[in-house]
Amino acid sequence: MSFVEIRDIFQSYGTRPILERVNVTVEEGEFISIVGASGCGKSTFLRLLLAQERPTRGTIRVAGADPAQEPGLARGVVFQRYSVFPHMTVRENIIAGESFRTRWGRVSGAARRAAETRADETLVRIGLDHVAGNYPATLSGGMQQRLAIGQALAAKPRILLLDEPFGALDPGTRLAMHDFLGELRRETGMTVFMVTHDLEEGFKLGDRVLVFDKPRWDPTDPNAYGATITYDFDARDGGIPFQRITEDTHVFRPE
Ligand SMILES: Nc1ncnc2c1ncn2[C@@H]1O[C@H](COP(=O)(O)OP(=O)(O)OP(=O)(O)O)[C@@H](O)[C@H]1O
Repeated sequence: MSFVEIRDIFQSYGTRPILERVNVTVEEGEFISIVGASGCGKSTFLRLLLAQERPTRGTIRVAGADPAQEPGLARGVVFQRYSVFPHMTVRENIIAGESFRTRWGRVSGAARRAAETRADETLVRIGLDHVAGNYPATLSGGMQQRLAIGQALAAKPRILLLDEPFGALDPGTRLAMHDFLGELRRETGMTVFMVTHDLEEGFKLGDRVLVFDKPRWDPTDPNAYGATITYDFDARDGGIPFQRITEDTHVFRPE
């Protein structure tokens, strides 16, 4: 049995189908990148994985358990969006991320101090140690994004759901966050689902790249059919042979 088993998922809003017949299984520790046209249902798929929404039809099982009725930290699922608390400092936000699993009240004494030390290490890694005592509202958009990612990762979830987490970051910060995510993934063995519009990023970070698209298309009614997974690429080794072919044909090598 696979760690995540997604069987015959259909999702409609009213009469409009968004996803149809989505079937995929994922092993624990895999990094799944998700790409596809705007509006084809990628975020909807993440919300279903989180159990924030129930599918119209079909089942999603994690670790063999019955389909979840609501988002649950006990199942180790953390969604990075909306997770920053505005009334807490940057450092407190990271500690809160870690204590989602244990409940705030139970983190005290030596455990609290250990959590503070780990939070400070995380802040260095995401480059926010110099603003540890600031409130999120005083940070730039990119810094708030990094805080949200740091907080989600601090909880060391079994499954991490990321919806375009690096889209707003400048190229340098983006590369640093790629490394950070890679390190944490190696340390924790967590399973990651990441929606991205950047194909290169998807192949760089992912073990697999799932492409969502509409297999059926009615030109008179573009909303008549939903999307499904049309490709499931093996992206290990950076998507080779795909990238190797591109490099061989496009890289100019002077004699
Ligand atoms: N709660 C909802 N009720 C009705 N329609 C919805 C709801 N949520 C999403 N939709 C519609 O479902 C479609 C898929 O939305 P979704 O956000 O999942 O797409 P996406 O692939 O993530 O898009 P993008 O790449 O632009 O973020 C969109 O047309 C959206 O308007």
